[in-house]
Amino acid sequence: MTEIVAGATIDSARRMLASRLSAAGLESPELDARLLVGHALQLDLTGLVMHGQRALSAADITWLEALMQRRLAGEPVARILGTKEFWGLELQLSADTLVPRPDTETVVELALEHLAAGGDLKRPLRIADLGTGSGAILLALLSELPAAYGVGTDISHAALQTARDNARILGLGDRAGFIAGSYASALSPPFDLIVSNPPYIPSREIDDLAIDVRAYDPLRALDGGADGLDAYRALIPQAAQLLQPGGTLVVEVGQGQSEDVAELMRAARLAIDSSAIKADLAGIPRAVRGLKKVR
Ligand SMILES: C[S@@+](CC[C@H](N)C(=O)[O-])C[C@H]1O[C@@H](n2cnc3c(N)ncnc32)[C@H](O)[C@@H]1O
Repeated sequence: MTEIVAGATIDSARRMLASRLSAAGLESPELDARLLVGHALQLDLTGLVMHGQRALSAADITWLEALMQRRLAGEPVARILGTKEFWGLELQLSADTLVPRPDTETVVELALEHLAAGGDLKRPLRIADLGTGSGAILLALLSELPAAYGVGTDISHAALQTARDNARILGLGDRAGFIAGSYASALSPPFDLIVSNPPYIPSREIDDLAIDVRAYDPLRALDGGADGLDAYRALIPQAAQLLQPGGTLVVEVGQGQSEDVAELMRAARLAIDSSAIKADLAGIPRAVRGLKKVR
């Protein structure tokens, strides 16, 4: 396989890396190559375009080849970079946080649609994010809701530290708190909005996941127990207690889980209305919303 040769320019190195990634069957070779070259040379997209004809130094080439070997071994680009963009926010990652997925933006959208319909976007809302990981969902919501306050929970202290760092770096630290505990067990009512993307992969399917998930995302962010629904059974009744009347719970679900999760919400006396289930960009039902009725 062609290695980057001495005298290669930024443009030619990008093309070479993309063709190697493509030959290895990776999904988005051009994007990956751009991100890896940009990371190695500390250049954003504009910088890469402006300096495309710059020759790489021997040190650049050694560094790029090392990053390339990690990618070819299955390590996700986000893990190599240590960051991932979510809802337009750049989030720091650690070994203890899931890499936030674009599908999870469906949860943010479904929550914001509900708040917008009620004219609540500017209200001083109280939000909780159960299993916050990098803080992705909570921080995305706080970035859209200027008067809201939020708390993220997780059982991983290391993930909570990353979420705290992200809140501070994004200038949202004054409106975000992070608490260790199992889902909502450490929280006190009332909340206007509770969100969660809990672990939902059935245990027996973990070994069959793609290597970039199985080997790099933390197991406790993935494993949802025998049928994948353990976390929902725990957190939905908790959330139903903590929401104030008129409040909303929005959760992410795995493929094929939306009806089961809607049923768990109904059992906790949360209402499922006609727009309660929202599909992701691939058309898969991805987020489910339950409303606490006003008595
Ligand atoms: C699928 S990840 C989601 C992370 C983040 N919310 C996101 O969407 O990128 C699930 C998160 O739940 C956390 N978790 C697992 N079990 C938990 C529990 N019993 N209580 C609170 N958090 C838990 C994991 O540590 C992980 O951070």
